[in-house]
Amino acid sequence: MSDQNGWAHNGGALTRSFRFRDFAEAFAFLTGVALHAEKVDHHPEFTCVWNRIDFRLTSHDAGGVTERDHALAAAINALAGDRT
Ligand SMILES: C[C@H](O)[C@H](O)[C@H]1CNC2=NC(N)=NC(=O)C2=N1
Repeated sequence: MSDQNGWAHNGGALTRSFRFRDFAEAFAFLTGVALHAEKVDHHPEFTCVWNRIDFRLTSHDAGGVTERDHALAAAINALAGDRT
């Protein structure tokens, strides 16, 4: 079940998928996510299959979802703009 910001709670993690026009657009978006993750020292798990990226956010040191994951989810949403 998805909450208001599009992320679902799934087995100790927040999960969400995004689709892009093509791989280049997906990878450009991921680069922005990577730069943000480095800045805040909190990193997403993801898989990328051509134009689809599946994220899984969890705090490894805490063994579950923390405020850092909610903050990262919000930042990823902002970088994604109106993409779904
Ligand atoms: C030392 C450094 O703060 C840790 O390794 C950070 C880096 N990024 C991280 N990212 C995530 N998602 N979980 C962590 O526990 C984590 N730990």
